[in-house]
Parts: sequence; C-alpha cells; structure tokens
Amino acid sequence: MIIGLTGGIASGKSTVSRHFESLGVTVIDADRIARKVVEPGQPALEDIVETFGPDILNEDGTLNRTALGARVFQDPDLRARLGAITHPRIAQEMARQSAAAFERGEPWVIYDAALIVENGLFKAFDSLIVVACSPETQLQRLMARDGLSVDDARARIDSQMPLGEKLKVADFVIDNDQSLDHTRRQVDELFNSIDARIRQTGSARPTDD
Ligand SMILES: CC(C)(COP(=O)(O)OP(=O)(O)OC[C@H]1O[C@@H](n2cnc3c(N)ncnc32)[C@H](O)[C@@H]1O)[C@@H](O)C(=O)NCCC(=O)NCCS
Ligand SMILES: Nc1ncnc2c1ncn2[C@@H]1O[C@H](COP(=O)(O)OP(=O)(O)OP(=O)(O)O)[C@@H](O)[C@H]1O
Repeated sequence: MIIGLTGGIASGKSTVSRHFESLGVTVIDADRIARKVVEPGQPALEDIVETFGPDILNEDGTLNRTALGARVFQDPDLRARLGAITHPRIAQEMARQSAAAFERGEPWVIYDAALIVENGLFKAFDSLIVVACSPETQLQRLMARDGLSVDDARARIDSQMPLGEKLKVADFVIDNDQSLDHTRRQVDELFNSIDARIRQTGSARPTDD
C-alpha cells in the first residue's frame, strides 16, 4: 500500500515526512532518490551530459545542480527532457524501496514527491496526502531556505501545477501555514486514522459515507 505525499515546492513535504518517519512509517523521498540516480558513474548522468553538454558538470565530475536548475526552471522543454532522463529511474528505485518495506512486513509506506499529480502517478496509489500553505508563505519559505531571488523562486513555483489542482485530487490535506506544532498534531491524527483504516479495511481511502 503506497500513500502519496505531495504539495508545491517548499510547502513542507519534507517537514511532514520527517514526522511520519518519527512515527515509524517508511518514507520514500523522491528528491533523495533523484540525487542518487545522477551520481557519477550512473547512466542518468551520462544522458544529462549528452543533452546539456559537459559544462553541466562541476570540476570533480559531479552534477552542477545550480547550473542545471537555472536552465530547466526557465524552460519547459528542457525540464521535460530532464524528466525523461530521471523520472523512469526514480520510479524504478521507488518501486524497489517500497517492495523492500513490504517484505519487512510494513503494511504501508509514504512516497514523498513534488510531481505526483503532474505525472499522474497518484492514480496508482492507495490515496494522496497534499501539504498546503498560502502562496505568500510558500514564496517566503522558498526564498529563505534556498537563498533565491523573488524571480527565481517564482520560476520554480510556476514550473509546478497550482496547489488548487492538487487539492482537487487530495484524499487528505495537511494545513502547514501555521506553527510546526499545529502541523505535527495533524500528522499524528492522520497517522492514527490511516493506520487504523488500513488494518481494518485494507485501504486508507476515505469512503463517501
Ligand atoms: C533541477 C535540479 C538539478 C535542481 O536541483 P536543486 O538541488 O536545486 O533542487 P532539489 O533537487 O533539491 O529540488 C527541490 C525542489 O524543486 C522542485 N523540482 C525539482 N525538479 C523539478 C521539476 N523537474 N519540475 C518541477 N519542480 C521540480 C521540487 O519541488 C523539489 O522538491 C533537480 O531538482 C533535479 O534533478 N530535478 C529533476 C528530478 C525531479 O523531477 N525531481 C523532482 C521530484 S520527482
Ligand atoms: N510550519 C512551518 N513553520 C515554519 N517553517 C516551516 C514550516 N514548515 C516548513 N517550514 C520551513 O519551510 C521550508 C520548506 O519546507 P520543506 O523543506 O519541508 O518543504 P518541501 O515541500 O519538502 O520542499 P521541496 O519541494 O523543495 O522538497 C524549510 O526551510 C522548513 O524548515
């Protein structure tokens, strides 16, 4: 049973994930996997060099993430080409990690990724959690965390589907516009209801009744 966890960039997915992890849930983190699949020696890095040129590497042969980010967040075509290189490999590793968790006897895992709705992956999952905050909060947190200018932060936000579209397909929403304590309390409640529902009915998805 895979439960998706998504939301816009800097909406608080990792913050929510860490709390689920502290409650014992295995969280599969797409950003972490995305870094692993482009390590030196991996075929995805060779494909990136072929597409973007050798200047996309640092002197030590690692991927220059700042340079690649500056290019792809300004250009939807380049973003699609990067996605075509990385997404199938990320999906493969996600499937491997979830299979390992199920083999350990864990009834459910969380898959934390920004693009679950954009790429339709949510349809394959049992249910979907969306982490939400206001556009102002999102912009402020993104600029503060990554040291981005307003324009660069907006370009990253605009490269993703608007939050409203993600909320339309959400089974559960976590409001992360307030204090960390407020968010943690919601995660505690959600954990309890998902875990109980899965053990009783085999699915976390809320019913209409
Ligand atoms: C472009 C890259 C090199 C920029 O690296 P950087 O270290 O600056 O950012 P990081 O990887 O930490 O990503 C931060 C956030 O950016 C957003 N983001 C990343 N890639 C994309 C994308 N292709 N489209 C929209 N948003 C994206 C996500 O919200 C992500 O959580 C990197 O994000 C990347 O390799 N992206 C392609 C893989 C991907 O799609 N990852 C998203 C999760 S599947
Ligand atoms: N409730 C909160 N109050 C204050 N700061 C917060 C709160 N939630 C998250 N933050 C901060 O906002 C920033 C973005 O949060 P986080 O990294 O969890 O977002 P994310 O959705 O995982 O981002 P990305 O899409 O880039 O992976 C971080 O610096 C985090 O510490």
